[in-house]
Amino acid sequence: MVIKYVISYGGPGSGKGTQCANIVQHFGYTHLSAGDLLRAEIKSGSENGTMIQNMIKEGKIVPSEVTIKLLQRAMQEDGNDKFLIDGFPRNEENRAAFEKVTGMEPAFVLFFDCPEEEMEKRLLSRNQGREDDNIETIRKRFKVFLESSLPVINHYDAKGKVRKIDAARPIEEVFESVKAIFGPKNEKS
Ligand SMILES: Nc1ncnc2c1ncn2[C@@H]1O[C@H](COP(=O)(O)OP(=O)(O)OP(=O)(O)O)[C@@H](O)[C@H]1O
Ligand SMILES: Nc1ccn([C@H]2C[C@H](O)[C@@H](COP(=O)(O)O)O2)c(=O)n1
Ligand SMILES: [Mg+2]
Repeated sequence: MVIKYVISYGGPGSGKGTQCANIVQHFGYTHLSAGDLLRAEIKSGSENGTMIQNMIKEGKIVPSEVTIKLLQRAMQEDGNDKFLIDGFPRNEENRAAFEKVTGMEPAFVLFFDCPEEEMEKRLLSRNQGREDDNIETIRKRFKVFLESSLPVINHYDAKGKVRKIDAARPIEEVFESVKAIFGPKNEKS
């Protein structure tokens, strides 16, 4: 089976997860959020749980080998051939390690571009009980995004793979732009 994946990218609170839920409904992809997989690993009581929890609280990036194993396991267990990988790779090391281990590159990268003030407002009113949705950790996450995650976008941009979307608009308008990128022929019948 030939596996295809698309990356959903953007700063914390840019709306990646929200748009991924719509994409799953419309286009039949399996959504894999690296953050959700890491949070599930904490809850499962695994030996890495405490380390992951501490790193997330500090807004830091968990070592590649941990996140890649979780993504690979989720892909194998799912059996779909189309994946929407959300919030990964978070830095160049994540990216290089994933491509080396899997031998795969994304079909394209959706980049939800949103100003920090808007992302901060969204995160502070998200109310999902996330330990990292407090102003101190949010500021650290923004810094990590600028310093470590934007270079990943530059890498894929140089390969012509980035599809930039203005994510500061209402959810439905953002999704119209997403649909235009996937195209009508990829819609579920
Ligand atoms: N276009 C939008 N306009 C207003 N609010 C939005 C929009 N998109 C998402 N939201 C809201 O903003 C919050 C953050 O959205 P979401 O969880 O999708 O972001 P994310 O990019 O996945 O964030 P994180 O990186 O922290 O996981 C949620 O409460 C969501 O309902
Ligand atoms: N590739 C990744 C993805 C996420 N994390 C950690 C660090 C993030 O702040 C946290 C939450 O992720 P989100 O749900 O906001 O996408 O999870 C990581 O270390 N590596
Ligand atoms: Mg998310």
